[in-house]
Amino acid sequence: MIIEAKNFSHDYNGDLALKNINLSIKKGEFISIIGESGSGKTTLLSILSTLLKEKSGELFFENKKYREIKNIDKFRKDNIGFIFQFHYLINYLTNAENIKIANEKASDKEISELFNLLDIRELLNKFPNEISGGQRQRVAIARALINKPKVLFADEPTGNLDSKNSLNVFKLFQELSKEGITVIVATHDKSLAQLSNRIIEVKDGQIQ
Ligand SMILES: Nc1ncnc2c1ncn2[C@@H]1O[C@H](COP(=O)(O)OP(=O)(O)OP(=O)(O)O)[C@@H](O)[C@H]1O
Repeated sequence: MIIEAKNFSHDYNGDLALKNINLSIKKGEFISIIGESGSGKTTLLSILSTLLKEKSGELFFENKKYREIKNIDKFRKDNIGFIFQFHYLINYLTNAENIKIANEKASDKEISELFNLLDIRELLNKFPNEISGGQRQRVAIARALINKPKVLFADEPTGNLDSKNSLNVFKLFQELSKEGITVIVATHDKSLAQLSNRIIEVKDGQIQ
């Protein structure tokens, strides 16, 4: 297992947001987390990805307790990629430069190979505000992949995209998981979720 969660819960100022979550995630799995607004998807993703600390219970990343990770920034940089609904690209840097700031050691060759893989090679030297929303999200995915993460977390990555681009992003996730990257996506879209290996439904802070 790459991630194991044992009976963890989380509250915000006493209001329970997640209750007794047990979860085992295999390396290379592509998982969709679905549920209504406010059900706890973002909280679940944030805790699994170490952005938020659980209030009780225990989580393990490759059998190591989250609580025992000493340098959390290094841990994230070495293991985890993030994609959000908004791309957070910097408009006054080219797309290639946006990737460089995520990994200053990345060579031009590595960056162009990654853009080839994502089928956006013609976008390398363009600026984020010169390309479409779907293309921007692909550049954001490139930025998340440049550090070769073991797990890619995406929170509503297709929330701003039309159906064609949304489908393309999910197909890309399928390809990444086939290459051994674990992909965990929160989405409102039940039909896109069908493209993953496993759907986890969250309701009122509990896994159904
Ligand atoms: N920072 C916060 N402070 C207080 N309460 C919060 C905070 N973040 C989330 N909550 C509450 O925790 C619960 C779960 O929220 P969460 O954002 O995880 O749900 P979600 O399923 O991702 O919702 P959405 O689909 O609308 O993004 C909700 O009741 C929400 O109001």
